[in-house]
Amino acid sequence: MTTTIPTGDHRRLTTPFHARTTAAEIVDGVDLSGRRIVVTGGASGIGAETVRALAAAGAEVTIATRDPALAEPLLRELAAVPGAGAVRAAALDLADLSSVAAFAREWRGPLDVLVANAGIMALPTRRITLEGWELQLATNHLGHFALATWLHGSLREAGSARLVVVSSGAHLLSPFDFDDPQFERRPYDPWTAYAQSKTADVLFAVGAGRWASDGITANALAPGWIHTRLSRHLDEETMRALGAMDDDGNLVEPPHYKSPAQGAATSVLLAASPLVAGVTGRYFEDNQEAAIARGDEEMPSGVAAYALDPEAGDRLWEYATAALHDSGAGPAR
Ligand SMILES: NC(=O)c1ccc[n+]([C@@H]2O[C@H](COP(=O)([O-])OP(=O)(O)OC[C@H]3O[C@@H](n4cnc5c(N)ncnc54)[C@H](O)[C@@H]3O)[C@@H](O)[C@H]2O)c1
Repeated sequence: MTTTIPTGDHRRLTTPFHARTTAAEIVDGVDLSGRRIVVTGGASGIGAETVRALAAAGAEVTIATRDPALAEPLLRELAAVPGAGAVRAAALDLADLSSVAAFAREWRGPLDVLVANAGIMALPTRRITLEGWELQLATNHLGHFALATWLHGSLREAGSARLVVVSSGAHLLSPFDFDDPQFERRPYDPWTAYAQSKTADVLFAVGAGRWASDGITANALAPGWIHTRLSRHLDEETMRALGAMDDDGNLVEPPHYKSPAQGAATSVLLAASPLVAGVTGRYFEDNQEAAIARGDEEMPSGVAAYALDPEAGDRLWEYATAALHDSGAGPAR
């Protein structure tokens, strides 16, 4: 049975894992053969580590990536892993709805897990898609919303599918601004745009509670801090302020940073662990369900109550549905 949990006023779900558990350790002993999984942005960073662990446990994985050629080394690597499931790459540009529609149109049969992992962070200037959507919101949320919506039939067909949404602790920096989500009236701010899109990621998992009757569960997560290409838009001053770069411009790893394999663990937990079967509408970090953020921690952690608000989840769902409708795009099967 699945349940939607409103604002964290339930007993938090705990697991035997810890912040440094790797993605492979999460699925140690779990047989995923026969499971069909899509990982967006699966050719690099946290996504690639998510693919490695899920495929090694036997799952059939599709790496959804803008440039499938970039996934070639990972495909070759996994083809040589004994017992790994079949892995392929398919083109998907989340900021281009015709590409999302084509991906959904070409998908055949059930889909057991969709890991909405791809993302961009802190674009210095406001950029928009063909639909006029601000690029971080388009990539991090609206593109994934379109993908999940257009694959809903395949998720339902799987019987007990999981939607896993990779959010960020940065969601604590901003609620979703329903009055001006596209920064048309307020000044554009790179971090506010990122934070809002990551709040949208959590609200997406909350709003997806409506799919529980189809056996579909949805949860969001923060992977932690990991050196990846995500920080490519940050200048050196910001990197130094984050403690992630020394005075000579070399990357450094502060103690709270994780390896990519550790960063992918919570995605893999939510995608594949039997420990979270039937759990929906919640937010995890460090392989545990997060507490509501108090806001006075030195290192921000936990989940904002506004991100778990079921009314906001419904409102965002309506907003995204209308945005998609107005775009006129769709897979036209
Ligand atoms: N690295 C961190 O410290 C950190 C912290 C919190 C959250 N996250 C989240 O983790 C997720 C993965 O990021 P990462 O750190 O592995 O960075 P990354 O840059 O290595 O991976 C992001 C992936 O998304 C893909 N992508 C970007 N735009 C796309 C588009 N329009 N269509 C399809 N794919 C697109 C990129 O090609 C890349 O493969 C992101 O959602 C990010 O917000 C990362």
